[in-house]
Amino acid sequence: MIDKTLPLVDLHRHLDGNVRVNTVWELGHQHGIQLPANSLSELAPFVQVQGVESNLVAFLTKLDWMVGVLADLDAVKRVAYENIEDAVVSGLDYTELRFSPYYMAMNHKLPIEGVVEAVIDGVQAGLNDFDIDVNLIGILSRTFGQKTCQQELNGLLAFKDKLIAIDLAGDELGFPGELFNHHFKQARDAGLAITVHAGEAAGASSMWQAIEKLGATRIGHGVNAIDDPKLMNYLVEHKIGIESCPTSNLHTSTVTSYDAHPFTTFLNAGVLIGLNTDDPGVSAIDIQHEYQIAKSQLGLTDAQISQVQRNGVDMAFLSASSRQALYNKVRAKSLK
Ligand SMILES: O=c1[nH]cnc2c1ncn2[C@@H]1O[C@H](CO)[C@@H](O)[C@H]1O
Ligand SMILES: [Zn+2]
Repeated sequence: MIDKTLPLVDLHRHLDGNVRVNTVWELGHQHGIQLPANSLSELAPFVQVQGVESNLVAFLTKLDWMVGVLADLDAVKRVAYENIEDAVVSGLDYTELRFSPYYMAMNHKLPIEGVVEAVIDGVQAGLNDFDIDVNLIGILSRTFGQKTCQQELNGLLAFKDKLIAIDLAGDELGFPGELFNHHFKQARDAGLAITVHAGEAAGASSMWQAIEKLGATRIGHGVNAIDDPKLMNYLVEHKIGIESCPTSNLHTSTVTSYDAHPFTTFLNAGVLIGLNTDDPGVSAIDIQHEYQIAKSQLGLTDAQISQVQRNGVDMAFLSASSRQALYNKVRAKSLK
């Protein structure tokens, strides 16, 4: 069903939302951190969604243990390395991994810049061992407010040459985008692309804000654009990429069922929409699962699946030449 002649990409994938249960367990024991469970199977429900959560903020607590065991920079490096391995195992040709260095640093008071560097090092170690193309996106975790996000941004900008974009994630309802206009001006001035989580917990107006004030050229989730025909037209006209993550949307109760997900409405309207995992570790899914869901639950045809794969490549934060190289590499591999 997945078109092997086209690249398989995942552009919306939180590195710190993809820590293996086993790794939480091992790091917890290694560092003498009191875990909430006495076995791996008892630990799983603390880091993975069981059924669905009542809202976004409830869902986000599942990531807390994943970062709660990051007791030193080696632990950060390990998690980054394992993310590369997981991406390869799930069959990805290209992925953009995003991470929030403050969120990863805060429990054990690690230096923010040190966390950014450790993520970069862990990813590089993974790239030395595995064949995949990866870029990194730095996240500002809005949930911790303006001042902390400025510190987080400073840590990220110290390594701006190793990043392709800045994102805003966390509690969209409690911390609206307008609190962060100044942060995103700095990110744009540093030459970074912008993607923003919007239209997930809040409505279409949050997406307008992200596009017009924060400078987003891609939107994470964007589900609630469906209520605003003018915005839908704008997305099509300006080729704003929608990083859709259907299972995450179900798990955060952004949609009540796969049936209720507007994915095909976006696709049929001509929106540049792609398929992504969001927090594979929390949702206990991989990209293959999302494509299966797209076919069996969202009702995409094989031609639409191919279109979605192309959309992903076309909205990736890649130069024209790297984009073409990715298409060529996968095509050549498929013909072997
Ligand atoms: O689906 C999501 N919506 C909004 N924010 C998210 C989602 N998943 C994770 N994070 C947020 O991203 C940062 C870690 O990378 C954290 O701020 C986490 O709460
Ligand atoms: Zn996300």
